[in-house]
Amino acid sequence: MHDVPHEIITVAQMYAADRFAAEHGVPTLNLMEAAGRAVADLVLRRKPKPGPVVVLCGPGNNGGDGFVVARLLKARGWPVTVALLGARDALKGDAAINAGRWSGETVPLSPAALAGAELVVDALYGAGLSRLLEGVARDTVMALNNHTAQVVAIDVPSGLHGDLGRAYDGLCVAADATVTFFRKKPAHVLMPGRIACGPVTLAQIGIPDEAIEAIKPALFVNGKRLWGRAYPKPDPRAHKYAHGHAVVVSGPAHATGAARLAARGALRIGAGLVSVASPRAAVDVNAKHLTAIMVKPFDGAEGLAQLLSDKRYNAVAIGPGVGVGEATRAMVYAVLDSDRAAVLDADALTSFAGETEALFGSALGKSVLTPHEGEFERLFPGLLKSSSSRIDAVRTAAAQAGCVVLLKGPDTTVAAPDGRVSINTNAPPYLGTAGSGDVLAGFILGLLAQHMEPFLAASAAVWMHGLAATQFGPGLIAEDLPEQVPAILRRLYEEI
Ligand SMILES: NC(=O)C1=CN([C@@H]2O[C@H](COP(=O)(O)OP(=O)(O)OC[C@H]3O[C@@H](n4cnc5c(N)ncnc54)[C@H](OP(=O)(O)O)[C@@H]3O)[C@@H](O)[C@H]2O)[C@@H](O)CC1
Ligand SMILES: Nc1ncnc2c1ncn2[C@@H]1O[C@H](COP(=O)(O)OP(=O)(O)O)[C@@H](O)[C@H]1O
Ligand SMILES: [K+]
Repeated sequence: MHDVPHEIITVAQMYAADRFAAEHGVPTLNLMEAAGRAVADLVLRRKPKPGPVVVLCGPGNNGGDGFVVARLLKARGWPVTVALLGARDALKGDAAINAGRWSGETVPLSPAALAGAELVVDALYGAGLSRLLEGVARDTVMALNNHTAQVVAIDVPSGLHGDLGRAYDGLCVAADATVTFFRKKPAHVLMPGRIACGPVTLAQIGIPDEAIEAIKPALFVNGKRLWGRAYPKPDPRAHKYAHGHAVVVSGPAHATGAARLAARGALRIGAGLVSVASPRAAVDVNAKHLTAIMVKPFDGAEGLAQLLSDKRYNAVAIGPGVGVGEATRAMVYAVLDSDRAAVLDADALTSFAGETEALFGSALGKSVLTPHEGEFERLFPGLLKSSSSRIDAVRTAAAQAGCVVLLKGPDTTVAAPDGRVSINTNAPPYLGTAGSGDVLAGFILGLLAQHMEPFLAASAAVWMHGLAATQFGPGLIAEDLPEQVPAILRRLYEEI
């Protein structure tokens, strides 16, 4: 389980890792050689039969890596041309050294340089490019994106900003594969960068792992490495109450399905007991559809508070199907006053649009807020737009709310108030189906009930949710998600 590092480093941290290596006796020229070799290896794996290759080399160290790739492929007998941006004698340091070691054909960068290429190595710019592509680099990238050659990008597709996960004006190389070094950067996991990268290969090039301890990244690819150790495992001594008693608050009689989806998710993911707290008028319909899950009648916020006074209920989810307005706000306060671990989703969030001050002022510490982008905008107006990236936006939101915030989407981002952030990459597009968010709320609830801390519970639930959808495949509807959990758990217990 511990093979692929899960830390994500920013561009500034990448330069810090470089410096750390240099200070610990690893020459940067060796790093560049190893980087180039890793890229050449990937090229050979993707295209075992030699064919015309064009390496687009930029003015910095990314271009330096490109010269290494060109040399290594040429040494294997491949026909290689370097298309260089700028003058060769303008190159500096390690890049200049590797340009000096290149004895093959070099032409000026231009769209015409792509003619006849079967594979293009993109070594124009790395993750640090902090402006848009201009001039001949821009023209060449536009031509490349309409070319039939497969494209392998070094570090990031050129034009994509490593921290932001997008290009300044939307234009960057569309790669078929990307090789990056030491650790992934945000651009490899955030949308739309993740699509521009294609599959990302992470290569270790000699930067000592201790650099990570010095850098202390707070950003992680969501996966077992992040939360596996904290994941609840079967304990032969435990009884059902040891696995927690989760409660999902149901909506009125005409809107009960969402709560049942969440409840089923919580039960499948291992909560010992699950109850649907149901308004009395909805008890019949809930009871008709539930078996292992219990139904607990209540009326209004006071009734909910009374119900939750039973200390055995240790985690509560509210929001799916409950309706927007004052009655829901009152129930949310009842949940928060009960001091239980809580998931606030859907209508429980929208009910506080324009009234977040009171919500953020209450005891949210044990809660997880699970907005999609629309709900996020209602709770944190303008924050997504004004933040440099989704990571910054969700981190700020978590600090503001004082609890874990999970922003849903193809790159679901979970942030804790202490600054930790996870980004999920395993969710398929067919998760965008009615009710799948309700099941996610249930998964989080079930893990909270099993005493997992909110940031890790939310991250683990998102990963399980993505895997459940992938495993089921196309045609997925929300009801299918909980039923995938047993097979996932069987494998997970063996791996963690
Ligand atoms: N530890 C690792 O991961 C290792 C990483 N390595 C590699 O190094 C790469 C990073 O190299 P890097 O720092 O030289 O950056 P890179 O993009 O090649 O070019 C910089 C050039 O871009 C320009 N320029 C950019 N922004 C600008 C701005 N705002 N304002 C003005 N100009 C700006 C400017 O040139 P100009 O356009 O002005 O001519 C500048 O010279 C990394 O991606 C990886 O491939 C490996 O070799 C080994 C270990
Ligand atoms: N294109 C996509 N790729 C991956 N996951 C997606 C995509 N679109 C939506 N999802 C996921 O589907 C779920 C939808 O949740 P939500 O918007 O709350 O819907 P609902 O309220 O119908 O349950 C979220 O987990 C979200 O991350
Ligand atoms: K590049």
